[in-house]
Amino acid sequence: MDSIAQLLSWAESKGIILNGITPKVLPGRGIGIVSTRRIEPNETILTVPTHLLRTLDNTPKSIVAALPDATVHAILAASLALDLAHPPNQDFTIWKAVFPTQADIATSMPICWPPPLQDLLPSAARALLAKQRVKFDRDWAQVSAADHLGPLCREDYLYAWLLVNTRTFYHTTPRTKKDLPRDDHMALQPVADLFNHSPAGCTVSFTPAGFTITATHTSTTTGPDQEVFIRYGPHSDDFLLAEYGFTLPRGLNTFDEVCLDEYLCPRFTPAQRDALESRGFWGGYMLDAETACYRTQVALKVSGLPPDDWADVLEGLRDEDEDIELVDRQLLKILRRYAADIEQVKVRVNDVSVGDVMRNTLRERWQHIGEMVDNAIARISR
Ligand SMILES: C[S@@+](CC[C@H](N)C(=O)[O-])C[C@H]1O[C@@H](n2cnc3c(N)ncnc32)[C@H](O)[C@@H]1O
Repeated sequence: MDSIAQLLSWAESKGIILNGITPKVLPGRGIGIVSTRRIEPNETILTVPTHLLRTLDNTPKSIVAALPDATVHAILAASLALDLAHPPNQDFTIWKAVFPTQADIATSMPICWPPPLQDLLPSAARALLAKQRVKFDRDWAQVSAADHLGPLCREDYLYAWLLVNTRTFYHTTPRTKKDLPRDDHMALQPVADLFNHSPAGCTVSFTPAGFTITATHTSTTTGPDQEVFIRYGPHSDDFLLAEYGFTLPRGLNTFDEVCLDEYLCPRFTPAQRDALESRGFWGGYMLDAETACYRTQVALKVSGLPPDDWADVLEGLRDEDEDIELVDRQLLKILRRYAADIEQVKVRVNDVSVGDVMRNTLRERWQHIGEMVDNAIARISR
């Protein structure tokens, strides 16, 4: 029996209910879930009972005790890494057989990429990666210093840590909801962890009995063998790349946006920066497929108007429509510089000596950013 067939027969024996769906190997996307028939809106297509979740509550006490100040992410990863090294039972062996390999994870996740390629990530992805690295380093420092945990090397721990990063679901119990910070509300679960992401995907919910995945109007299928997705969240492609190691094909990510901070922030005088910061308008200047966000428009007015006038913008004393042309002129300047830089970055990405998969992922991200910027330039210049 192959690993998917084994998982299915195990799932059935444990009370997991797959309704109109089955896992399948999908080229370029690992394993995903496809329909076995037409799926209608509001159908519950998967049920996973709570006793099959891996949570803080059912992590072996010895591991939790060895990591007293660690995050749930750190603890689940330690427990997973130890089990991967020495599978404790047949249930785990069946589940682990459908995980992406260590090599798959190392290729897809930017935290594992060589630094010259990481340096060429878009600024938003680079910022997320920097935070992720801080979290991982803190977790690894605790795990590697813990007594009585068993031998673990950094590479194996990173693999388990990234499996947790990419495969956990938001989950709480009355106790964890009360006692733990939001970032610690996580659980691993078999089968559900095989759903790939789409912004229009099915919804995920849980009760004390377990998790259910329900089709929405946008995640139905018209027949068998169509991929069925869940929605991980309202994420941009930079977020998906840094946190999950993939980006969506052109035009599919309705939540995609690009960050303009690198181009806008250096334009402000210290007085403007202070004023923007004190009113909560510093940084986070985003462009999506439709428009530049409100923060960007405020910032562009501040950078382009004389002092008395920009102060009025921040006080809310200036007519919103008065500076539309100025905003467009300023934005156009920034976007043209960005577009020229993107062409250069694409050349540099081509020149880094890495495997094709990593390079293509990053090249495609820059291609999509370039298209978003070019479309905005065309829209404004019309
Ligand atoms: C929860 S797992 C989903 C199952 C996964 N494909 C597997 O083989 O185990 C999340 C991972 O799946 C991949 N993934 C999810 N959605 C994707 C998509 N729309 N396109 C490509 N890869 C995707 C990414 O590697 C991500 O880190």
